[in-house]
Amino acid sequence: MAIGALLELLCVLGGLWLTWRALEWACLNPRRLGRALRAQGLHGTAYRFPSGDLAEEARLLAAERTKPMPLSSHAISGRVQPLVYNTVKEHGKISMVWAGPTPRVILSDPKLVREVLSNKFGHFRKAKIPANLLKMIGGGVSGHEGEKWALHRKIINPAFHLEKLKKMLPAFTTCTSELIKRWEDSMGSGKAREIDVWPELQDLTGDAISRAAFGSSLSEGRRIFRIQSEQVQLATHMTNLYIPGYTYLPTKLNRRIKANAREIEGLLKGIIAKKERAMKNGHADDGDLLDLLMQSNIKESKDSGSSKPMMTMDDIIGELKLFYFAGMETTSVLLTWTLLMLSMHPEWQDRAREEVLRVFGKKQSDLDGTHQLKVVTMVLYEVLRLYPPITVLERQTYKEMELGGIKYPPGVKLLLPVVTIHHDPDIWGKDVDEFKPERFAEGISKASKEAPAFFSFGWGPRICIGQNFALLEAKIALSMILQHFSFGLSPSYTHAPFPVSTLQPDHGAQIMLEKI
Ligand code: HEM
Repeated sequence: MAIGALLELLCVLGGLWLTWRALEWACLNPRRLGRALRAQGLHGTAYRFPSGDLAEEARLLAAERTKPMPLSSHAISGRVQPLVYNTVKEHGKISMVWAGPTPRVILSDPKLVREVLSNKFGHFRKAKIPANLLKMIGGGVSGHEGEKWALHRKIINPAFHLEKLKKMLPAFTTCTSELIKRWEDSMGSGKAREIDVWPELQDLTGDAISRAAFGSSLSEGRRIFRIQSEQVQLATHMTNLYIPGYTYLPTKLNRRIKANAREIEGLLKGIIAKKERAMKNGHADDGDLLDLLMQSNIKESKDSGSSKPMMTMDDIIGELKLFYFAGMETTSVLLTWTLLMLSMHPEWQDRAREEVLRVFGKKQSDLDGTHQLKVVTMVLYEVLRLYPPITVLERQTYKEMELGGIKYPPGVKLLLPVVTIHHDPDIWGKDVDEFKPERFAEGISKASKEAPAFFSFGWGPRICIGQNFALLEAKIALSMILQHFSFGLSPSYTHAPFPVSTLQPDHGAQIMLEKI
């Protein structure tokens, strides 16, 4: 009986899936789209039913994942973006692959990437994140388009201004002090110890964003972000199942996701209500991101003559969830790759430490001092170039438009492969795969031949809102670590960069730390 019901359910799901594919195919008509692009000289793979190149992409990635990589090699684009890498090699920098019935055009020419991301005439949109996923991880400003996006971005921007970030500095220094104390305690009386720094740095950036976002409501903030982190894992698990309509089934996974979402919303509503009461009673604080967001929201409403706040409670909740999702993992992998690179290149570790000690001595870092950190900044940019946390950006045409001499019909996905561009010798020179922070000595725009070609934080109006936040946090954490420890690669470290949601070290980041 139970098996019969299960088979019936599988048949229904199979039927739904086939209907969905047929509808998608009929609306997009992949052969027509492919013909239109090929007729204009664009080449690439042919459309394969039903998944396009997605299965091939997964197969290539899985094969690359098992290959050992030399410790000193930074030539990662073939490993991290194998489908793009092979297609560009065979068909050129502007070529075509498929996601199901949708053509994906690879643009690995920085000039075209800047043109797309600048989106001067509003021809491009971000790829749509499924609504259920948005609800879980919080789409916030990154999930909106047009006027709604512009309004949200205007309200959020002030919270990330440099002078506001000054107030968040104690969040960064406190969290890093706690991390350093933990590492020192774990060493006991010994001088050196192996530590997998990646989970440690995830805790650091998770805690830093909790403190910076919620300040006085830290304990609830930590609880929220802990659940949010579980949501991200559950969401990844759910998307990997590839079952249409899965979210509506009363499975254990779905029940857990819904219970988590309810708990987060309850906690957030409580904090927001408390802040609103404090603001009404004239006790407004402007120390944390949530305060700044709420004040900016009220100011925007006053300026536009509206009696109601421009962003609703749900909007604010969405933004806060997004800050965690967008800011925690990216900054932790940046710091992780930086410690690994400085372990592989001790001469740069020495130069960075000399600079930190010259600027701060053994004292705690401050905002003015971080502006003087030239070597540290060059190191961070070079790490972001070689190991960009976000390896690819995507846009979609939604009306016919011309780009680089080719007319794109609506519904074409554009792949902007950050890793491949960052490892292109035509753009960066023959030494492209070497760790050479000195290429950033005169800033980002002078680092490449074709300027600028650095897209780790995106480009144009939708450039990362949190880049100052992330760089400040990374500078403070790195300075304090350099003040207290010297470090090198542990023999148990395996060099295996792998793209999950961000570019991660597949087997951890084991380094030998030594107290100074
Ligand atoms: C090293 C750290 C980080 C990296 C590499 C990074 C990278 C990026 C990139 C590439 C984009 C553009 C995506 C696109 O155009 O499709 C982006 C957008 C965004 N980032 Fe970051 N990010 C980092 C840290 C942060 C932090 C700390 C926050 C917030 C606390 C944050 C919040 C956002 C938001 C809200 C957007 C969406 C902006 C919009 O759509 O207007 N990011 N980030």
